[in-house]
Amino acid sequence: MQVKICGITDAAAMQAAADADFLGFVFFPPSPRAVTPARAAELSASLAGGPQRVGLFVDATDDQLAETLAAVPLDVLQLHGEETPDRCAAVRARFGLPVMKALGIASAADLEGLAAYVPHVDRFLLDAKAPPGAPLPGGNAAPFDWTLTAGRTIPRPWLLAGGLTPGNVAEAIRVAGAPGVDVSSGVEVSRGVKDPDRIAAFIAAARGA
Ligand SMILES: O=C(O)c1ccccc1NCC(=O)[C@H](O)[C@H](O)COP(=O)(O)O
Repeated sequence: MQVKICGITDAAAMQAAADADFLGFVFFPPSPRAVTPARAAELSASLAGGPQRVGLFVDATDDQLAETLAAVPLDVLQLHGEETPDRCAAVRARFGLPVMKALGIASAADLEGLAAYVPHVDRFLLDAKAPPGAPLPGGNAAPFDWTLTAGRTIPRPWLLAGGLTPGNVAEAIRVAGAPGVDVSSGVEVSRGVKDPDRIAAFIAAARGA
């Protein structure tokens, strides 16, 4: 079971998430979880081995990606905007890093849309679609219907995301058949502020599922 804790902004959260497989840094300035590349580098400096560092971008330009990577070493690029399969291919080729494509899922038809991405991405993050009027494309504490992925073969490694908490993650894994999970809001005390105890509880609940 792979676990990603997304939207890390402080050292206490970094420490609590040290047992996770992936840590996400949000490089999208409108987010309350956004960090500068310099801040992500500072936080990352305390990581010796351990989780892979994921940079989350929303329709980023090559310049933004290059400037970020010049400041902070990242292991995975999470593309969480409207990036097309061709754009994913171009990012992967130019920057030489694994690409995790986030896609909003609300129906079986949305899952059919994964096929076009398969040759160009290394992993999927299946999230809820942003609710109408939401200011962010992700990190909205919104779940999708977990039965949509039940019994389906998703043609790449994938993480289930959207509205997960320490209390519901085991059930979500069971229903969705997910090999990994991602969380942001569900381990926060207030929007953008992570709670180390909830991070630890989430990792334990996911691993125990
Ligand atoms: O978390 C953000 O602020 C964010 C901003 C813009 C695009 C994506 C964002 N988060 C994406 C994630 O990876 C979240 O962990 C995922 O959407 C689940 O979020 P939540 O429902 O809050 O656990």
